[in-house]
Amino acid sequence: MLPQERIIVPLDVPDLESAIELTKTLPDVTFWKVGLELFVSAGTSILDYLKEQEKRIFLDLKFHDIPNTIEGACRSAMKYNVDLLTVHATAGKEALKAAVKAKKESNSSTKLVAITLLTSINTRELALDLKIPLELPEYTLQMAILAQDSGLDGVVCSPQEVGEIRRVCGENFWLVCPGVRPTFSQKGDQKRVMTPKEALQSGADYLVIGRPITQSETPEIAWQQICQEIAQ
Ligand SMILES: O=c1ccn([C@@H]2O[C@H](COP(=O)(O)O)[C@@H](O)[C@H]2O)c(=O)[nH]1
Repeated sequence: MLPQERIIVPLDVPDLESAIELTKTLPDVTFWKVGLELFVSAGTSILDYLKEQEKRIFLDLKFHDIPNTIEGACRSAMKYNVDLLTVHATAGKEALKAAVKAKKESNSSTKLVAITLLTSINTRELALDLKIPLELPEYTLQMAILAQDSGLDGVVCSPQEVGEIRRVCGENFWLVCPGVRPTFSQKGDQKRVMTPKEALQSGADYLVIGRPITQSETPEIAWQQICQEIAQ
């Protein structure tokens, strides 16, 4: 796989037209992420469009519900043959297993990945707001182990946790990392970040990089700069 094929760019835009325009601005992007903003607005039409363009799709709807609902939602999503699909690890073991059941029964090749802890949350918020009594790296590792024990294909985590999760969960566990910030860009609401090159060197399989590219005045140049950095 070429290094740039490890970059997933989120289509965090308000409507189908803007999404199509962005894909045309960045024709070399092979893997696009469809998240809540666009999916609520455009529905499955964006999935059909990306398939027609022979792009890979990360459907990042972050399901978090009771097992029966998660199973049905995963079954519906898998009809679109997306490459990656997210559920929250904190939905619990039964819900994660329900997602895996939906995958098996659909005979789907979609990779199911669990959110360990949103990359916008830091140590202080985990302890003081969410009242989680574990250290942040230990908590994210435990969420990854829960996902792996439940039969998921991998997790979404910050690049800062990749090394330890890789060591414990092994090579065949997909580690997908948002919270990636090239040196030229702002962190924004992301709290646990690394540069693209550091994230790959730590062992990430895929990097999700949005605003540093999509909010740039010159998205094509931002994309090329990141591709050059990780290719070196
Ligand atoms: O923990 C998570 C899970 C998902 N995301 C999503 O990734 C992108 C990141 O976009 P940037 O513009 O590069 O910050 C965004 O679509 C999030 O919904 C995440 O950031 N953290």
